[in-house]
Amino acid sequence: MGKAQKKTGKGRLDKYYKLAKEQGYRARSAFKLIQLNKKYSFLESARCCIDLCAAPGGWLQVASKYMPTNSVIVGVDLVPIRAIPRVVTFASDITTQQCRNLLRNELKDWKADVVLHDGAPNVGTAWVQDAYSQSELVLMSMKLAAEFLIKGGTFVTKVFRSADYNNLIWVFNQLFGKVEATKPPSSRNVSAEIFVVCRDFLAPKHIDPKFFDPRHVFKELSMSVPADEQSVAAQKNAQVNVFQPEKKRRQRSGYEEGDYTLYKEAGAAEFLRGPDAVTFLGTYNKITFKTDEEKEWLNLDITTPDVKANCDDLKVLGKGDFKALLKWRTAIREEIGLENKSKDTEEITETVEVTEEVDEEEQIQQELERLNAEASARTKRERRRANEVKTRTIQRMQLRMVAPMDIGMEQNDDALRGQDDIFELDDAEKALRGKRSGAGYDDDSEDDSEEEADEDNEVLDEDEERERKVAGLEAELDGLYDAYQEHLRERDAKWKVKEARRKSKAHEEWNGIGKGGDDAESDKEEGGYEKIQRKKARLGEDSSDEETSDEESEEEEEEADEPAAGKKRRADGPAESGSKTKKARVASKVQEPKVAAPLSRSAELWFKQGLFADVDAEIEDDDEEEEEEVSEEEEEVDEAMSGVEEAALNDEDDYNDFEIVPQDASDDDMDMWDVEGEDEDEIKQAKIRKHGLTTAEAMTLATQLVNREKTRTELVNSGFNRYSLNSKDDLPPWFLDDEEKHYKSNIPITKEAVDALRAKMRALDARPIKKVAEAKARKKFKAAQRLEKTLKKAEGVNETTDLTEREKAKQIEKLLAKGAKTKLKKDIKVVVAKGANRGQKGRPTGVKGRYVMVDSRMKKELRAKKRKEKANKKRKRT
Ligand SMILES: C[S@@+](CC[C@H](N)C(=O)[O-])C[C@H]1O[C@@H](n2cnc3c(N)ncnc32)[C@H](O)[C@@H]1O
Repeated sequence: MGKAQKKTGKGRLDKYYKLAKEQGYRARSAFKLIQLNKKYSFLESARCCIDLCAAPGGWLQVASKYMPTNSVIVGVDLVPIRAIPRVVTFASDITTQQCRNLLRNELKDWKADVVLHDGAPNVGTAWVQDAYSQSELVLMSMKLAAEFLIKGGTFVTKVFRSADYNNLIWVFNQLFGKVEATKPPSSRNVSAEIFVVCRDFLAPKHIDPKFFDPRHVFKELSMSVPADEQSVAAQKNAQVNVFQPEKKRRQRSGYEEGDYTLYKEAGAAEFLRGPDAVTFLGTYNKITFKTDEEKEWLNLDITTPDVKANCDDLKVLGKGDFKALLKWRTAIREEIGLENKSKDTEEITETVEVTEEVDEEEQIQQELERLNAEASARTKRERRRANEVKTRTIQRMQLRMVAPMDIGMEQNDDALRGQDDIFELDDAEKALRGKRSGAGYDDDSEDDSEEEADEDNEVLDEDEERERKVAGLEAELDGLYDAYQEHLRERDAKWKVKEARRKSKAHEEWNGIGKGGDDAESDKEEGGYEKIQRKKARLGEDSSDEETSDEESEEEEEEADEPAAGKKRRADGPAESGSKTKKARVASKVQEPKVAAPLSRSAELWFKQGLFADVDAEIEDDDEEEEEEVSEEEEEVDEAMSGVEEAALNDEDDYNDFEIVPQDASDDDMDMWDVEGEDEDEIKQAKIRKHGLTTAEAMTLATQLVNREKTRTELVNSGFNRYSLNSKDDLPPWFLDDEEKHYKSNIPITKEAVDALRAKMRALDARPIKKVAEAKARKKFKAAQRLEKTLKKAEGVNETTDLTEREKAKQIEKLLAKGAKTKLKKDIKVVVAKGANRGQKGRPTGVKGRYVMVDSRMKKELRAKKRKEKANKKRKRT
């Protein structure tokens, strides 16, 4: 069936149809006027407009919308027009005197600035439209325009491209200053209509009535193309219609003389018997089956429903459909022996016919080949582009340009190694679906049931395999996501500080060398890559590190086996971890004996036990010969560890002792409940008590509460919204993380709340900072001290008996003046060691008092020193 165009009833429902519906226009043609007006802007300045042939009123709606508010708009049509605000309408034939009188009555002395004409004869009764009648209608509308238009006015009319077209344009040119023909985008390409915008009406005092006489106009100015030329052009056009139906052609050469119909039907007999099938298909709209013979063909098996549908509307067919119709034609011709008959009687005609057929086939074949070549070129181009993108991505990742690319890197690594990459997840699923549907299809056949069963088993195996693969990939993805999150957090300074605090806390509350704890710690320390490698190893995918994976899988088995695993494992803790990592531990001790992390109190207690003391002592004694004696130490450590293991296994009390490692009970409790988010509310309350409200949302809510705009219950109730009761079960962590950021209700904020918050911030800004306040207080304190001292001295002077009152007063005055005086800092003069001062030893000439010599080198060195100090401080903090 035709795919080139959408077949929907009479009007192919295009975007303008939908737009018209959306915007409330009565006809899609409204957009033609909108587009014409956009190009020529005649409506905005018009005060009076006449729309001839205006039903159902699309153009009137546009005129009403674009013209000034108090302008006059009159619409005429054969059929009544539903009322439109600000528009006067009446039903009349525009070719009659009555219409002229009605217009005159309506407008009185007014002249129209714009006359519009979108008339089409017989519209609504049949598809067949007579171009000649259209031209006549145009001429009549122009006659009315000439009578009612103001000088300089605009006349817009629709004409069909036909032999009369040039004659009409000639007439327009006699009456208007500017005449332009245009086809707005909303006018369908298949339509022969064209719009002529005639501007700057000349308003001649006397117009020759011959200008409006159709017989005269179309006869005298006829410039028809020779008939044979026209038919050749039409034939060419028709053939192109079939070979390239997707290309829309305009009837540039107009229509054949005497053939103005746009819609053409022909019987199937003409198609089958005619010499030029291709031209036929490109010319007609429909193949009919009216005669008895044709009806018989319709009932033949080879006339499939597709063929029938194709015959119904040839204008919407694609190349494939035309090809099918040509094949059907050949088949029917063979069926009814038409080709043989012609061979017998008209050999020459047949020869021509066959050559033509071959040519048609060849042309179609060539066309198909061309399309195939184009398609493969396109695919190649796309593949190349995809490769380029991939390469670029890898480069970016290598340059560490984007953080999330770390994830992609792994995927690409796999891809580069030729292994399955992440994108196969999708493919795998697709393949799975494909297989399933394939299996379903096979089920239908009854003969090969055994084979099917085998196939099903195979499919099932493959399914399992794929599911495992998909699960593996998902696990890997999860690991990658965790690693990515870790990476992001590590880059976050705040997180670092938090993490450092948490770690120091964790050291203090160490609970022995538990296996789980060990793992958790190593999880934190290792990067994403190690994590993935381990996961891979667990999934048995990584063959590179067999030993590790074997070891770990053994451990996992052990974990799974033991029923009293929990208890035992804790008891085994130190021994197990010792046996697992003893070599590594000894090695690390050998390599970095002095940089071991400081132990927490409880850890110290544990390691103070005799057996560790022995081991440590030995290790310390042999400090210099460590590297050579690693194996010996290993043995000793092994022994010590096995001792611990035995002791822990055999002696339940020991196990209990181990459990009750001295811990501060209150601390323990607190930590146990200090889960993230658990006491969030309290923290928030404390923060609010300390700093007050700091967000506009909170401030808004508080103001609402205070002003009694909202009750407490209302506030609580509004907390239960669609964001609050979402089930988070079985949702992947990345999704939840994302939801946390974006899936929350927006609490409205008020201007007043924002202003209040700003005022608060300003007040905070205005407050002196702590250091300044301290300095001021220091200054005050020192002044008070000085005053006290001076007063004491003054008292002493007062009590002296050998001085006269006058002398006493003088001395006290002096003391007070001295006490009130603040010590001025002595000025240190900075002397730059350049020019005459370069290389100067001793005091530079002309400088009195304290001085300091500086030079550019010193400046740089000082700066470098400060920089270093700053960096060191930072490093220490982290
Ligand atoms: C394509 S429609 C016009 C659509 C209109 N511009 C709109 O946007 O709604 C053509 C109209 O011309 C009208 N018509 C055809 N011959 C006419 C005549 N002699 N006098 C008046 N109207 C005529 C038809 O009744 C038809 O409604």
